Amino acid sequence: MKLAVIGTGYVGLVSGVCFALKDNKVICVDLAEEKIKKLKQAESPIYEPGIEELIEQNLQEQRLEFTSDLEDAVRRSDIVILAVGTPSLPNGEANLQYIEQAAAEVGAAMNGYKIIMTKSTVPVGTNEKIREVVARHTRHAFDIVSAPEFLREGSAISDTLHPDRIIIGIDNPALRETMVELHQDFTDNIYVTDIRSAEMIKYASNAFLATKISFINEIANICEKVGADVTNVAVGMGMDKRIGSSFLQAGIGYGGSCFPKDTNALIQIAGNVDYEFKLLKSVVEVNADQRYMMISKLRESLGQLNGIHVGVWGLSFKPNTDDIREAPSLEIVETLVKEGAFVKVHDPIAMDKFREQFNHEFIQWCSTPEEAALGSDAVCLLTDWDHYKQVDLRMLGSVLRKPILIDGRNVFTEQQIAESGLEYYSVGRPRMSGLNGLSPSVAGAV
Ligand SMILES: NC(=O)C1=CN([C@@H]2O[C@H](COP(=O)(O)OP(=O)(O)OC[C@H]3O[C@@H](n4cnc5c(N)ncnc54)[C@H](O)[C@@H]3O)[C@@H](O)[C@H]2O)C=CC1
Ligand SMILES: O=C(O)[C@H]1O[C@H](OP(=O)(O)OP(=O)(O)OC[C@H]2O[C@@H](n3ccc(=O)[nH]c3=O)[C@H](O)[C@@H]2O)[C@H](O)[C@@H](O)[C@@H]1O
Repeated sequence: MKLAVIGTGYVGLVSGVCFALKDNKVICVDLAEEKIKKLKQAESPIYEPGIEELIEQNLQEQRLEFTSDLEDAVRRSDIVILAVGTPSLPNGEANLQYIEQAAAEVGAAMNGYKIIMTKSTVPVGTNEKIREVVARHTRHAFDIVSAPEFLREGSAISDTLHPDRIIIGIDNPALRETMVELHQDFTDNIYVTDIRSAEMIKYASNAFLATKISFINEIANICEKVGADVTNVAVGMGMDKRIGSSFLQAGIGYGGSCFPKDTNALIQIAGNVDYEFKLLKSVVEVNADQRYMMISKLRESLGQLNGIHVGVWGLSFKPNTDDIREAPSLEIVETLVKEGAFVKVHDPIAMDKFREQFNHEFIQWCSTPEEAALGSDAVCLLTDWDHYKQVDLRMLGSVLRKPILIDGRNVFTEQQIAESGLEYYSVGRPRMSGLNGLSPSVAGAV
């Protein structure tokens, strides 16, 4: 099939590349000329493992094009995919300015019947607005489809090629066959429903996953007070198939461009129809508090923050991405420097993006985790990159001024800590100290 993808960000680029791999002719469009220039050279403007190889392969096999000429791309396509951003407005509602603008441009460019498929995350009822906007700009016939995206950054390609399910919202039954044909190369698990339900499935799914994270974080906070270990609790809970083991990793809370934005948008969607989504409001509140746990643990271990030196490991909101949108690191590093701490940061990929958004004379940019630790009073791990799991903790103790490791993602094992000589603070696990020795863990399936 011939596809135009409007918006070549995390979603548009990955979708475009994966549709091209499945033998569709894809034209990816973006108004950012510098992105298009890079992409034409098979250079990705985002860090996503494996993406550049696939762009190159698709370009060579002439299934994929990049352009900033939206009109030409729309005219040469049968299906137009909207994948532009829907960021938060100050009140939490989704900002629909970009999607409405894109819809208007698509309408004005149309030269015949098109299917317009929305992949951006949009509040319930938005596809009806998109229909109105397109209709105002064209006299040609068209159909609207809601096809929300569920990929995760860092594993976006495999999530797209092997999704758990694909959701398609339509109001014209005649579209079912084309939509199934387009998507069945990825999975047979395709659920076709009405447009409003498809739009709601996206928000409900993200809100549910965010709820699981805030739930386990609250359990972690209680575990600390009652002497249980949240990592063991999560394993035991996850063995129940009704609960499932994913998204039960306690830590400093969720970040990223989606959970924070989409939970707030759903609260607003509910509020607009006079429904107070109390549970989701608490999920957001718990998440906001959770990142400050890092600061309280530093205070607990060092007394005061003014004048201390802190090594920070990890800036991106999760591993395997350069994305720092709503990353806990932003608030944590900013609080540290405001309190007068000197911060030595390291991230394998996201340092440039972080520096563009937040820079300060008290921040030192380090090229290795060891450099960030050297001479620091404590190290705080904020992102669970594999790089940090591989650091020799015995060496860490020898380069730190005080042997304190605060692990915001619970990545280290009891064994590693026992051998490390470090004073170890984590999220929802008993305080451990390699100096005093540990009693051996009894946890494990029989
Ligand atoms: N990032 C993620 O992991 C996921 C994002 N989503 C949703 O997908 C949507 C897109 O998200 P991202 O890809 O992260 O956004 P992004 O900000 O990375 O990319 C959006 C792109 O659209 C371009 N754009 C904006 N208006 C345009 C126009 N009129 N014509 C051409 N290009 C235009 C921008 O220049 C930008 O490159 C959002 O609604 C988001 O909630 C859904 C699932 C996963
Ligand atoms: O709508 C979106 O944009 C996407 O949002 C999330 O994907 P993403 O934000 O890329 O990454 P996740 O792996 O979900 O992680 C989100 C945040 O939750 C945190 N997290 C995740 C899992 C967990 O158990 N604990 C936890 O704290 C991560 O550290 C990260 O900060 C969803 O998982 C995707 O299905 C969805 O498409």
